[in-house]
Amino acid sequence: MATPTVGRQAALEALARVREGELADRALDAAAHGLEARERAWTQELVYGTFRLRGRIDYLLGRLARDGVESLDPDVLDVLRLGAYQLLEMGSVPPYAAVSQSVDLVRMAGVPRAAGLVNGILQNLQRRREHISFPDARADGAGYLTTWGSHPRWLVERWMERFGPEQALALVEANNRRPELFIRPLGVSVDEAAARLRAAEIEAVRVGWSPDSLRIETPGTASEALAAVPAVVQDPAAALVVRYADVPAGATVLDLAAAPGGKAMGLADGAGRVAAADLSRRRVRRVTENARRVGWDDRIGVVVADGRMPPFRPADAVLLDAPCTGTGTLRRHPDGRWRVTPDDLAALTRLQDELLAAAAECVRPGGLLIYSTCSLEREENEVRVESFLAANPGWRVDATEAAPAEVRDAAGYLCVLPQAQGADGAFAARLRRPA
Ligand SMILES: C[S@@+](CC[C@H](N)C(=O)[O-])C[C@H]1O[C@@H](n2cnc3c(N)ncnc32)[C@H](O)[C@@H]1O
Repeated sequence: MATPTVGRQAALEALARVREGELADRALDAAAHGLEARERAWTQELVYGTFRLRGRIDYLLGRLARDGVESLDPDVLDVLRLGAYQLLEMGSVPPYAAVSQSVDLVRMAGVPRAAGLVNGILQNLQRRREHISFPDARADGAGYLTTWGSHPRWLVERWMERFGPEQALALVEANNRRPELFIRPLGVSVDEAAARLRAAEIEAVRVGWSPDSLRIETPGTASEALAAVPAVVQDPAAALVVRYADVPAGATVLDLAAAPGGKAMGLADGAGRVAAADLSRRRVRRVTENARRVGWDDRIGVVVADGRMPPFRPADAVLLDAPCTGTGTLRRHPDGRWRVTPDDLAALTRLQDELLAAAAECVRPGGLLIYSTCSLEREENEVRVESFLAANPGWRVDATEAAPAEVRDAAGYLCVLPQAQGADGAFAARLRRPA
C-alpha cells in the first residue's frame, strides 16, 4: 500500500476532529502541526475548501453512491469529500493522483474494504461531473442554494425570506469565496502603513468603504505585514464597528467579550484606557499577545470574566461584541454553516439579552453602550436592541456619521452585508444612556 501525502493525512485528521466538535481552525492547527509552510497552506486550502463546498460535493457524491451519502461510513465519506474537492477545485492536482491518493487514504484510515468504492465513485465523478444537473435556480431556489450553493436549508430559507432570492444567491456566493487578507494599522495612518508595506515589498490597497483597513495583495505575507507595521489582522467589517462606535478620545472603555482582541486594539488607538475581558482564559491570552506585539500592554488591561457579572465600575463606554451565530463570517469559518443550528440561535439570543443587561449597568450616566455581532440574523441584532430599548426607557440610539453612510441604515445601526460589501457581515448599535 502506498502512503498518502502528509498533507492529505492531516486533512483527514482535521475533518475527523471537526466531527468530534472542534472548530476547523483549531482542528487544522492540531492536525497540520509540524508541516512545512507550503504543505500546510495546501492542506488548509483542502480542508477549508472541502467545508465550504461540502453541500455541493455531498450532492454530487449522493448521485454516484448507490445508497446515498448517509449510508457511508463517516471516514469513508470524509475521504470522498477530500478527493472530490481535489478533483473539482484543485487544478494543480492531477485527477489520477486525487483518486489514487484517496484510495490509499481510506486504506490508511482502517477501512480497506472501501478502497474499491472510493476508486469507483471518484472515477465516476471525474467522468460524469459535467453531466450531473443541480436543481434549477428559478424553479427551486432553496434546492439550488442548498446543493450548488452548499449551505444548509434552514439558513437559505430564512435568507430567501429576509433578503429575497437574488440577494440570498449573492450572499451564498460571497460566503463561498476565499476570504482576502486585511489588516488594520494601529497608531499610524493607513497611507503611512501602505508606504511602509511597499518598502517591505508588500502591496496593500485601501478599502473604499472601510477607511481604517488595508487589503494585502501580496499572497502569503500576513506575518511579514505585521512585522512591517503595527497592526492587527482584521476584516474591514470588524474595523468598521470600532469606527462606528466613535468613542471620544481619552475615554475609558470596557470591552466585555474581547478575545482575540481586534476591536479592543482598535479602541485603544484613540481611547484612554481599555479593559478587555472575556470568559475564555485560552482566548484571552491572544488579547495579551496582540497588545504586546504592538507594545500596547500599558493601554489594554486584560481580565478573565463572565460578561454577565462584570467586575467593573461604570465607564465612559462599553463594547459588547456579543457571542453570536457568526452567520456574517461563514466565508472565514466555512465549518460554521454546518455547525450552527436554529437551537443555537435561540440559546444565543437569551445569552445576548443577559449580557446586554449586565453591560448597561457598566455604562456611566450619559455614557455609551455599543452592542455588536458578526451575525446577519435580525433576532441577534435589531430585535435584541429594540427589546433592550423597550425595557430601558431613556436609552436611545445615538449614531454619528463616523462610519460611511453606505453601511449605516435608516435606524442608525451599522449594517455590513457580505453580499453588498464583499467582506464579512457585521451589525452594531451605538446606544446612549440617559444622563
Ligand atoms: C465575537 S467574539 C469577540 C471578538 C472580539 N471582540 C474581537 O474583536 O476580537 C465573542 C467572544 O465572547 C466570549 N464570550 C462568550 N460568552 C461570554 C460571557 N458570558 N462573558 C464574556 N465573554 C463571553 C467568547 O469567548 C468570544 O471570545
